Amino acid sequence: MYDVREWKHVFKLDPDKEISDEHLELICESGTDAVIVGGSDNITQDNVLQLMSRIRRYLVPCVLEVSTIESIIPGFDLYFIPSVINSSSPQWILGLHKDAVKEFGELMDWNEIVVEGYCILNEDCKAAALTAADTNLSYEDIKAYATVAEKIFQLPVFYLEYSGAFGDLEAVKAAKSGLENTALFYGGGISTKEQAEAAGEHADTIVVGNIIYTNIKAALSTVGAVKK
Ligand SMILES: CC(C)=CCC/C(C)=C/CC/C(C)=C/CC/C(C)=C/CC/C(C)=C/CC/C(C)=C/CC/C(C)=C/COP(=O)(O)OP(=O)(O)O
Ligand SMILES: O=P(O)(O)OC[C@@H](O)CO
Ligand SMILES: [Mg+2]
Repeated sequence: MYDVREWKHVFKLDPDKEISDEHLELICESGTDAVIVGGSDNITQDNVLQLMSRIRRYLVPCVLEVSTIESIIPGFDLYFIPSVINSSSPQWILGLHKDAVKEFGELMDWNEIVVEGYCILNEDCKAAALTAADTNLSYEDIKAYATVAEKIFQLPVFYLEYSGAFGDLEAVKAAKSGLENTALFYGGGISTKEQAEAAGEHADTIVVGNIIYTNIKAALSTVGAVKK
């Protein structure tokens, strides 16, 4: 079984975006700890299956980050389930999860499920708008949310999400200071090895997404920045 707390670097591939076989091979053979399949727009069973079967040519662990019930398919090593703990609507904290368990409860292998306590901080990103996230948080709030995720809800992952923009490193530090055992994931706007290194100083795992599609060389340089 995989221990996500050992992961320092992951790439996130979006099933709604095109990637050539050549670039996909570079990503999967880069030395990253895992490849996550996930996104927020037009995620369908078809495009998830297509991407999963292409990634499956390689040995890298392959994870589905579930964003809609309709796009869940079998065949991944792990399933990451976001719960947006700073959402102002219970639907995104546990409502859709209840619906999914009603539908898939019998089929679920709980050993494959990893719940991520998402704290979305970039007010301009799609996920913040979708989930009505309260992004106006002080460092004390962020630290407290991290501790709630670990000590009250006992979540294995606390995910500081700045999707699309490089975030505030003081916020990453604040989150880390509220955690003992839960892994801190940081994702958002990492597009250079320096940013990867800086985020990786405080986060246990960095997540690199969009830059894969605009500058593959820069994307690949983030792996060595945190895996030495
Ligand atoms: C048959 C079989 C294999 C069964 C498996 C069983 C299984 C895995 C069951 C699932 C159980 C379960 C509890 C599912 C949860 C269902 C669900 C829909 C939960 C809600 C998830 C959620 C809170 C979504 C909100 C959006 C969000 C936080 C998405 C995370 C990813 C994200 C932020 C991506 C960024 O997207 P991107 O497109 O890159 O955005 P940018 O434009 O900003 O770049
Ligand atoms: O796409 P970027 O901005 O790299 O963010 C990565 C990830 O946190 C998105 O969910
Ligand atoms: Mg993206």
